[in-house]
Amino acid sequence: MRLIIRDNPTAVGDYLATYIAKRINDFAPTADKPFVLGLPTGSSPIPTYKALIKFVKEEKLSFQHVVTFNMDEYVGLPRDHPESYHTFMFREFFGHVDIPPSQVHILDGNAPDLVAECNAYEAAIKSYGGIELFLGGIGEDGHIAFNEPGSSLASRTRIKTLAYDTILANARFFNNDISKVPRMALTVGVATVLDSREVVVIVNGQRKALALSKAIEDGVNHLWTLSALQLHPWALIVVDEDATAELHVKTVKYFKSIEYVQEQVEMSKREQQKQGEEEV
Ligand SMILES: O=P(O)(O)OC[C@H]1O[C@](O)(CO)[C@@H](O)[C@@H]1O
Repeated sequence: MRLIIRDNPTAVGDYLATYIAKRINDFAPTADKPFVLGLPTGSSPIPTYKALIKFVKEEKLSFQHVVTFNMDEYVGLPRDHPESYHTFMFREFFGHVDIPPSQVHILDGNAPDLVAECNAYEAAIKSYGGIELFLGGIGEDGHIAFNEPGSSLASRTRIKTLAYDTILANARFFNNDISKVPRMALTVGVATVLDSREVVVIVNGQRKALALSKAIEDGVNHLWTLSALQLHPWALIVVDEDATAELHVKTVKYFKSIEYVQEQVEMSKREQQKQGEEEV
Protein backbone atom coordinates (compact mmCIF):
# COMPACT_ATOMS: atom_id res chain seq x y z
CA MET A 1 0.00 0.00 0.00
CA ARG A 2 1.16 3.51 -0.75
CA LEU A 3 0.20 6.69 1.10
CA ILE A 4 0.51 10.07 -0.61
CA ILE A 5 0.18 13.20 1.52
CA ARG A 6 -0.70 16.58 0.04
CA ASP A 7 -1.18 19.97 1.73
CA ASN A 8 -4.94 20.36 1.27
CA PRO A 9 -8.01 18.88 -0.49
CA THR A 10 -7.36 20.85 -3.70
CA ALA A 11 -3.83 19.47 -3.96
CA VAL A 12 -5.24 15.97 -3.25
CA GLY A 13 -7.74 16.45 -6.08
CA ASP A 14 -5.04 17.67 -8.50
CA TYR A 15 -2.81 14.70 -7.65
CA LEU A 16 -5.66 12.21 -8.11
CA ALA A 17 -6.94 13.71 -11.34
CA THR A 18 -3.44 13.65 -12.85
CA TYR A 19 -3.01 10.06 -11.65
CA ILE A 20 -6.36 8.85 -13.03
CA ALA A 21 -5.93 10.73 -16.33
CA LYS A 22 -2.55 9.06 -16.83
CA ARG A 23 -4.00 5.62 -16.04
CA ILE A 24 -6.82 6.13 -18.56
CA ASN A 25 -4.55 7.59 -21.27
CA ASP A 26 -1.91 4.85 -20.81
CA PHE A 27 -4.67 2.21 -21.05
CA ALA A 28 -5.75 3.75 -24.40
CA PRO A 29 -9.38 2.61 -24.07
CA THR A 30 -11.50 1.79 -27.13
CA ALA A 31 -15.15 0.84 -27.63
CA ASP A 32 -14.14 -2.84 -27.45
CA LYS A 33 -11.73 -2.39 -24.54
CA PRO A 34 -13.19 0.33 -22.27
CA PHE A 35 -11.52 1.54 -19.08
CA VAL A 36 -13.73 0.47 -16.17
CA LEU A 37 -13.69 3.01 -13.36
CA GLY A 38 -15.32 2.84 -9.91
CA LEU A 39 -16.40 6.19 -8.44
CA PRO A 40 -17.51 7.66 -5.10
CA THR A 41 -19.74 10.55 -4.04
CA GLY A 42 -19.44 12.87 -1.01
CA SER A 43 -17.45 16.07 -0.63
CA SER A 44 -14.03 14.37 -0.85
CA PRO A 45 -14.00 13.59 -4.62
CA ILE A 46 -15.27 17.03 -5.71
CA PRO A 47 -11.78 18.59 -6.22
CA THR A 48 -10.78 15.48 -8.20
CA TYR A 49 -13.91 15.73 -10.37
CA LYS A 50 -13.27 19.47 -10.96
CA ALA A 51 -9.68 18.77 -12.08
CA LEU A 52 -10.79 15.86 -14.33
CA ILE A 53 -13.45 18.07 -15.94
CA LYS A 54 -10.71 20.66 -16.66
CA PHE A 55 -8.59 17.99 -18.38
CA VAL A 56 -11.57 17.01 -20.56
CA LYS A 57 -12.26 20.66 -21.47
CA GLU A 58 -8.56 21.05 -22.39
CA GLU A 59 -8.87 17.87 -24.52
CA LYS A 60 -6.16 16.10 -22.52
CA LEU A 61 -8.58 13.36 -21.48
CA SER A 62 -11.76 11.72 -22.77
CA PHE A 63 -14.41 9.56 -21.07
CA GLN A 64 -15.78 8.39 -24.43
CA HIS A 65 -14.54 4.86 -23.78
CA VAL A 66 -14.77 4.83 -20.00
CA VAL A 67 -17.42 2.74 -18.22
CA THR A 68 -18.22 3.71 -14.62
CA PHE A 69 -19.70 2.00 -11.57
CA ASN A 70 -20.59 4.08 -8.54
CA MET A 71 -19.99 2.80 -5.03
CA ASP A 72 -23.39 3.31 -3.50
CA GLU A 73 -26.83 4.90 -3.51
CA TYR A 74 -29.45 5.64 -0.85
CA VAL A 75 -32.50 3.39 -0.66
CA GLY A 76 -35.87 5.06 -1.18
CA LEU A 77 -34.62 8.55 -2.07
CA PRO A 78 -36.22 9.59 -5.39
CA ARG A 79 -33.67 9.44 -8.22
CA ASP A 80 -34.14 13.17 -8.95
CA HIS A 81 -33.83 14.23 -5.27
CA PRO A 82 -31.01 16.83 -5.01
CA GLU A 83 -29.10 14.55 -2.59
CA SER A 84 -29.49 11.26 -4.45
CA TYR A 85 -26.16 9.99 -5.69
CA HIS A 86 -27.60 9.91 -9.23
CA THR A 87 -28.24 13.65 -9.06
CA PHE A 88 -24.88 14.28 -7.38
CA MET A 89 -22.90 12.42 -10.05
CA PHE A 90 -24.52 14.17 -13.01
CA ARG A 91 -24.37 17.58 -11.29
CA GLU A 92 -20.73 17.31 -10.15
CA PHE A 93 -19.19 15.19 -12.87
CA PHE A 94 -20.97 13.26 -15.62
CA GLY A 95 -22.86 16.34 -16.83
CA HIS A 96 -19.54 18.05 -17.62
CA VAL A 97 -17.56 15.30 -19.37
CA ASP A 98 -18.00 13.38 -22.61
CA ILE A 99 -19.16 10.08 -21.11
CA PRO A 100 -22.16 8.50 -22.90
CA PRO A 101 -24.86 8.12 -20.17
CA SER A 102 -25.33 4.47 -21.25
CA GLN A 103 -21.83 3.78 -19.85
CA VAL A 104 -22.72 5.09 -16.38
CA HIS A 105 -23.82 2.55 -13.75
CA ILE A 106 -25.35 3.67 -10.46
CA LEU A 107 -27.30 1.36 -8.17
CA ASP A 108 -31.06 1.97 -8.20
CA GLY A 109 -32.18 2.45 -4.62
CA ASN A 110 -35.83 2.40 -5.78
CA ALA A 111 -35.67 -0.89 -7.65
CA PRO A 112 -38.71 -3.11 -6.92
CA ASP A 113 -36.37 -5.96 -5.96
CA LEU A 114 -33.29 -4.56 -4.22
CA VAL A 115 -31.56 -7.94 -3.88
CA ALA A 116 -31.93 -8.57 -7.63
CA GLU A 117 -30.64 -5.05 -8.29
CA CYS A 118 -27.48 -5.76 -6.25
CA ASN A 119 -26.90 -9.13 -7.91
CA ALA A 120 -27.35 -7.59 -11.36
CA TYR A 121 -24.79 -4.90 -10.44
CA GLU A 122 -22.17 -7.54 -9.55
CA ALA A 123 -22.97 -9.35 -12.81
CA ALA A 124 -22.62 -6.10 -14.82
CA ILE A 125 -19.17 -5.45 -13.29
CA LYS A 126 -18.15 -9.01 -14.22
CA SER A 127 -19.48 -8.62 -17.75
CA TYR A 128 -16.92 -5.83 -18.29
CA GLY A 129 -14.10 -8.03 -16.98
CA GLY A 130 -14.00 -6.31 -13.58
CA ILE A 131 -13.04 -2.83 -12.46
CA GLU A 132 -9.65 -1.46 -13.52
CA LEU A 133 -9.42 1.29 -10.90
CA PHE A 134 -11.82 1.89 -8.02
CA LEU A 135 -11.66 5.42 -6.65
CA GLY A 136 -13.19 5.34 -3.18
CA GLY A 137 -14.30 7.56 -0.35
CA ILE A 138 -14.54 6.71 3.34
CA GLY A 139 -16.65 7.69 6.31
CA GLU A 140 -15.46 8.95 9.70
CA ASP A 141 -15.94 5.44 11.09
CA GLY A 142 -13.55 4.05 8.47
CA HIS A 143 -16.23 2.58 6.20
CA ILE A 144 -15.32 2.19 2.54
CA ALA A 145 -18.32 2.75 0.25
CA PHE A 146 -21.14 2.13 2.78
CA ASN A 147 -19.48 -0.92 4.35
CA GLU A 148 -20.18 0.12 7.91
CA PRO A 149 -18.23 -1.23 10.93
CA GLY A 150 -18.76 -4.96 11.28
CA SER A 151 -19.35 -5.51 7.55
CA SER A 152 -17.98 -8.75 6.25
CA LEU A 153 -14.67 -8.27 4.50
CA ALA A 154 -15.99 -10.85 2.00
CA SER A 155 -19.14 -8.80 1.33
CA ARG A 156 -20.60 -8.15 -2.13
CA THR A 157 -23.07 -5.56 -3.40
CA ARG A 158 -26.04 -5.53 -1.02
CA ILE A 159 -28.45 -3.54 1.13
CA LYS A 160 -26.89 -1.95 4.22
CA THR A 161 -28.42 -0.20 7.17
CA LEU A 162 -26.43 2.97 7.78
CA ALA A 163 -24.63 3.43 11.09
CA TYR A 164 -25.95 6.23 13.33
CA ASP A 165 -22.56 8.02 12.94
CA THR A 166 -23.00 8.05 9.15
CA ILE A 167 -26.58 9.33 9.43
CA LEU A 168 -25.30 12.15 11.68
CA ALA A 169 -22.38 12.92 9.32
CA ASN A 170 -24.63 13.01 6.25
CA ALA A 171 -27.30 15.18 7.89
CA ARG A 172 -25.25 18.19 6.63
CA PHE A 173 -26.54 17.36 3.13
CA PHE A 174 -30.18 17.32 4.38
CA ASN A 175 -30.35 20.76 6.08
CA ASN A 176 -28.95 19.15 9.25
CA ASP A 177 -32.26 17.34 9.68
CA ILE A 178 -31.39 13.80 10.78
CA SER A 179 -34.95 12.61 10.14
CA LYS A 180 -34.49 13.34 6.41
CA VAL A 181 -31.37 11.15 6.01
CA PRO A 182 -32.20 7.75 4.49
CA ARG A 183 -31.57 4.85 6.88
CA MET A 184 -30.49 2.38 4.21
CA ALA A 185 -28.28 2.26 1.16
CA LEU A 186 -27.19 -0.11 -1.56
CA THR A 187 -23.42 -0.45 -1.63
CA VAL A 188 -20.73 -2.44 -3.33
CA GLY A 189 -19.14 -4.84 -0.85
CA VAL A 190 -15.61 -4.87 0.53
CA ALA A 191 -14.81 -7.86 -1.70
CA THR A 192 -16.25 -6.02 -4.73
CA VAL A 193 -13.77 -3.22 -4.09
CA LEU A 194 -10.89 -5.62 -3.41
CA ASP A 195 -11.57 -7.43 -6.72
CA SER A 196 -10.65 -4.26 -8.63
CA ARG A 197 -7.21 -4.32 -10.17
CA GLU A 198 -6.33 -1.09 -8.40
CA VAL A 199 -7.94 0.72 -5.46
CA VAL A 200 -7.35 4.42 -4.81
CA VAL A 201 -8.93 6.07 -1.78
CA ILE A 202 -9.33 9.75 -0.80
CA VAL A 203 -9.15 10.69 2.89
CA ASN A 204 -9.47 14.36 3.77
CA GLY A 205 -9.84 16.17 7.07
CA GLN A 206 -9.07 15.72 10.73
CA ARG A 207 -12.45 14.05 11.36
CA LYS A 208 -11.19 11.06 9.36
CA ALA A 209 -7.74 10.97 11.01
CA LEU A 210 -8.58 8.19 13.47
CA ALA A 211 -10.03 6.03 10.69
CA LEU A 212 -6.86 6.49 8.64
CA SER A 213 -4.58 5.49 11.50
CA LYS A 214 -6.74 2.45 12.34
CA ALA A 215 -6.76 1.40 8.70
CA ILE A 216 -3.07 1.62 8.02
CA GLU A 217 -1.29 1.33 11.38
CA ASP A 218 -3.42 -1.43 12.95
CA GLY A 219 -4.29 -4.85 11.55
CA VAL A 220 -7.06 -5.83 9.16
CA ASN A 221 -10.30 -5.40 11.11
CA HIS A 222 -13.96 -5.45 10.12
CA LEU A 223 -14.65 -2.53 12.49
CA TRP A 224 -12.59 -0.29 10.18
CA THR A 225 -13.41 -1.72 6.77
CA LEU A 226 -10.89 0.53 4.98
CA SER A 227 -8.22 -1.64 6.65
CA ALA A 228 -9.13 -4.43 4.18
CA LEU A 229 -7.02 -2.51 1.69
CA GLN A 230 -4.00 -4.04 3.41
CA LEU A 231 -4.96 -7.25 1.58
CA HIS A 232 -4.93 -5.57 -1.83
CA PRO A 233 -1.83 -5.88 -4.05
CA TRP A 234 -2.21 -2.40 -5.58
CA ALA A 235 -3.72 0.10 -3.17
CA LEU A 236 -3.09 3.83 -2.89
CA ILE A 237 -4.48 6.24 -0.28
CA VAL A 238 -4.20 9.96 -1.00
CA VAL A 239 -4.76 12.22 2.01
CA ASP A 240 -4.48 15.83 3.07
CA GLU A 241 -2.25 16.95 5.97
CA ASP A 242 -5.23 17.20 8.36
CA ALA A 243 -6.05 13.52 7.87
CA THR A 244 -2.58 12.54 9.14
CA ALA A 245 -3.24 14.01 12.61
CA GLU A 246 -3.49 10.61 14.35
CA LEU A 247 -0.62 8.90 12.50
CA HIS A 248 2.74 8.28 14.14
CA VAL A 249 5.40 10.74 12.95
CA LYS A 250 7.37 7.63 11.95
CA THR A 251 4.53 6.48 9.63
CA VAL A 252 4.28 9.88 7.93
CA LYS A 253 8.06 10.07 7.47
CA TYR A 254 8.16 6.53 6.09
CA PHE A 255 5.53 7.12 3.39
CA LYS A 256 7.03 10.54 2.48
CA SER A 257 10.44 8.88 2.06
CA ILE A 258 8.95 6.23 -0.23
CA GLU A 259 7.47 8.93 -2.45
CA TYR A 260 10.81 10.79 -2.44
CA VAL A 261 12.76 7.68 -3.51
CA GLN A 262 10.16 6.92 -6.20
CA GLU A 263 10.56 10.46 -7.58
CA GLN A 264 14.36 10.03 -7.68
CA VAL A 265 14.00 6.74 -9.59
CA GLU A 266 11.63 8.34 -12.12
CA MET A 267 13.86 11.37 -12.53
CA SER A 268 16.90 9.23 -13.27
CA LYS A 269 14.81 7.14 -15.74
CA ARG A 270 13.80 10.35 -17.55
CA GLU A 271 17.42 11.53 -17.67
CA GLN A 272 18.62 8.20 -19.09
CA GLN A 273 15.87 8.35 -21.72
CA LYS A 274 16.84 11.92 -22.65
CA GLN A 275 20.51 10.95 -22.96
CA GLY A 276 19.55 7.99 -25.17
CA GLU A 277 17.48 10.25 -27.42
CA GLU A 278 20.35 12.74 -27.73
CA GLU A 279 22.79 9.97 -28.71
CA VAL A 280 20.55 8.72 -31.54
O1 LIG B 1 -16.42 12.76 1.38
P1 LIG B 1 -17.47 12.84 2.43
O2 LIG B 1 -18.37 14.01 2.24
O3 LIG B 1 -16.92 12.72 3.80
O4 LIG B 1 -18.43 11.60 2.20
C1 LIG B 1 -17.97 10.30 2.24
C2 LIG B 1 -19.06 9.33 1.93
O5 LIG B 1 -19.20 9.14 0.55
C3 LIG B 1 -18.96 7.78 0.22
O6 LIG B 1 -17.70 7.70 -0.36
C4 LIG B 1 -20.08 7.34 -0.69
O7 LIG B 1 -19.79 7.23 -2.08
C5 LIG B 1 -19.02 6.98 1.50
O8 LIG B 1 -18.08 5.98 1.57
C6 LIG B 1 -18.82 8.01 2.58
O9 LIG B 1 -19.81 7.84 3.55
